[in-house]
Amino acid sequence: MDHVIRTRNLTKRFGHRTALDGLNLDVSAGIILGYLGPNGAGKTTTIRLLAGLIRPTSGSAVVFGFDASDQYDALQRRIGYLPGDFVAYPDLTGAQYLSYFAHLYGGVDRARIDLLTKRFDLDLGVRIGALSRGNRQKVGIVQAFMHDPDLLILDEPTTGLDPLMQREFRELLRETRDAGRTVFLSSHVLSEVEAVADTVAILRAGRLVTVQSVQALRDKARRRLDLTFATTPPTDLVRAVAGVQQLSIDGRVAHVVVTGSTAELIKTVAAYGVTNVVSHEADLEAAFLDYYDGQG
Ligand SMILES: Nc1ncnc2c1ncn2[C@@H]1O[C@H](COP(=O)(O)OP(=O)(O)OP(=O)(O)O)[C@@H](O)[C@H]1O
Repeated sequence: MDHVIRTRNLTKRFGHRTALDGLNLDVSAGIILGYLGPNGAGKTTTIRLLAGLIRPTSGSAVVFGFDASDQYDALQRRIGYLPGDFVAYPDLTGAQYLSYFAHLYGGVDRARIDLLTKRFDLDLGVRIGALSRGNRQKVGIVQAFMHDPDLLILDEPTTGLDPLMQREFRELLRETRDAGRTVFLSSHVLSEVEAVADTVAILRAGRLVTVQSVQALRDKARRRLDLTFATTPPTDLVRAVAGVQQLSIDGRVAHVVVTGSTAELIKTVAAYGVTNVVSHEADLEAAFLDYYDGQG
């Protein structure tokens, strides 16, 4: 499989502080990877290493076969980068700022800039310093996407965007992925990436905790089922089913917490006169927080 990003023992220390500790991560082409972790986990450090802005203390980050820290020129046009703290030159208008970058990229399709600015309802005639935070962020988004790069590296991209614009942005990410591009997207909130990401990588205290498809995370998540029986619920039988974590009885209703598939439970109880089944959404957030807390 083609890997757009491949890091090996990628490590970054700032003085005595280890911001990133031996990261081994492969990202294949054509996916949206959600890079998740609490504050200070090392997400921005990883992103800056991938974008070639800082050098690793040890280990390597290879992007499209090029070393990210040494072969920046070969990568510049193929990467769209949006920093977490996007600050542009305040005295330039959006148009001036973007044309400066378009020049650096060696030319950009003007129509694509127009399309993006229209889509995000952005006025490029205004001085960047006079724009609201969300509108400034939009300038950063246009800058990252305008040269149609093969890889987008986005650090908390929806910061400051209102819900409508967040939705528009997610749509843009999906289209980008569907066009075969790769997206590396950092966030500290699962719900933000869950809707778009194919895979999530979870980082904690500089270390990679897990890489999983969103589907696998969902499959492993806890689910609550309320089973109504025609007579007294067969508690021992329910308890014995694989994946059943909790059981409480309320008259003829059994409240069950299951991890993974609920198929076996349903099959088991079907023969015992179940009259109603209510399934609650998988608690993805809880599964995710387990990884955050170090219990996953
Ligand atoms: N330039 C720097 N000098 C010293 N320490 C740094 C520097 N950059 C990052 N760190 C430290 O490295 C650790 C990881 O920081 P990083 O910004 O990568 O985390 P993060 O996951 O992006 O966090 P957040 O969600 O808060 O943005 C933190 O402890 C941070 O204080």
